[in-house]
Amino acid sequence: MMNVKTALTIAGTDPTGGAGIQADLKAFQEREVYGMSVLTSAVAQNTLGVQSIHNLPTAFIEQQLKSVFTDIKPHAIKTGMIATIEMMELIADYFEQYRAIPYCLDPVMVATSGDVLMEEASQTMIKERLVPLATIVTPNLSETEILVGRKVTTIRAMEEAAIEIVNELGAQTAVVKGGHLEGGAVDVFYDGNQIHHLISERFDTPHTHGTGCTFSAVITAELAKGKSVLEAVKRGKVYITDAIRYSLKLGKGNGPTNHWGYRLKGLPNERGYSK
Ligand SMILES: Nc1ncnc2c1ncn2[C@@H]1O[C@H](COP(=O)(O)OP(=O)(O)O)[C@@H](O)[C@H]1O
Ligand SMILES: Cc1ncc(COP(=O)(O)OP(=O)(O)O)c(N)n1
Repeated sequence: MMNVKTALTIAGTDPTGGAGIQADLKAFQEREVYGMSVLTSAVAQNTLGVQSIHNLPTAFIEQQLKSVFTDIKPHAIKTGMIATIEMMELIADYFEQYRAIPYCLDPVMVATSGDVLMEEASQTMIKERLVPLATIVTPNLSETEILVGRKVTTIRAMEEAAIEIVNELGAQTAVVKGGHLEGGAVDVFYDGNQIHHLISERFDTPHTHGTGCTFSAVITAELAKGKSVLEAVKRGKVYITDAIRYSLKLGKGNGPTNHWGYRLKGLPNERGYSK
């Protein structure tokens, strides 16, 4: 009997391969999980930022979901860029039928470049419809601020926000990512019971395009394998740390993470991947 685990990402694209569906599929592959993808928006973007966005018709997104779910049912699902309220409603309605499948919600709202990836009205919808369905929500600091409606600039505030996302907004667990905070790279995880800090050194590199997508995709892959949410997040942190440690100086702007970085662990960085 085949024991291959499968994961589905529902997200937008990055033709330069650093973020969105492309990053998710690379991470699934590296974690030995069969990757599938449903496209929400075709995004013309690169390491310099977003040039243009083409949202797919909701009916076509629904058709893609049907193609997947009637054929290869995923063991875990991740959502990234969901640009409009209509898309969000469709996806929430769909997920309500599949509550047993672990679901990682990366509430992508604004790219690090500052480009808006979601309609403002969708921000309320994500809280009301998708967060309560999520096994884990993985916001960065600015997404966390939108979810909880206040500034989040300290570890203590990250803890309070993670607790609120679980206890009040209804997610099963949350990991608030501290990639944009000063000091070490500290993420705060809460599971309704305990707070855990995931801590790594901070790399002084501009090449961090796609870090959030990569981190949540690894979490999704590990959930597909049946790992606990905390174990999945710990593995995601190890993977993303090495993906940034050896990140790639590609393009004219902020280069992408290195998905084979974890395989170089402990080796001298003789190819000069990062910086
Ligand atoms: N310069 C860095 N050095 C080490 N880890 C980082 C760095 N920047 C981000 N991270 C880590 O990458 C992951 C993604 O975080 P973040 O950059 O906050 O997300 P996003 O890409 O969604 O803005 C987190 O685990 C965070 O701690
Ligand atoms: C299509 C698409 N989805 C998500 C993002 C955001 O990527 P993220 O990993 O949060 O990191 P940055 O690229 O913003 O640094 C994106 N750019 N495109």
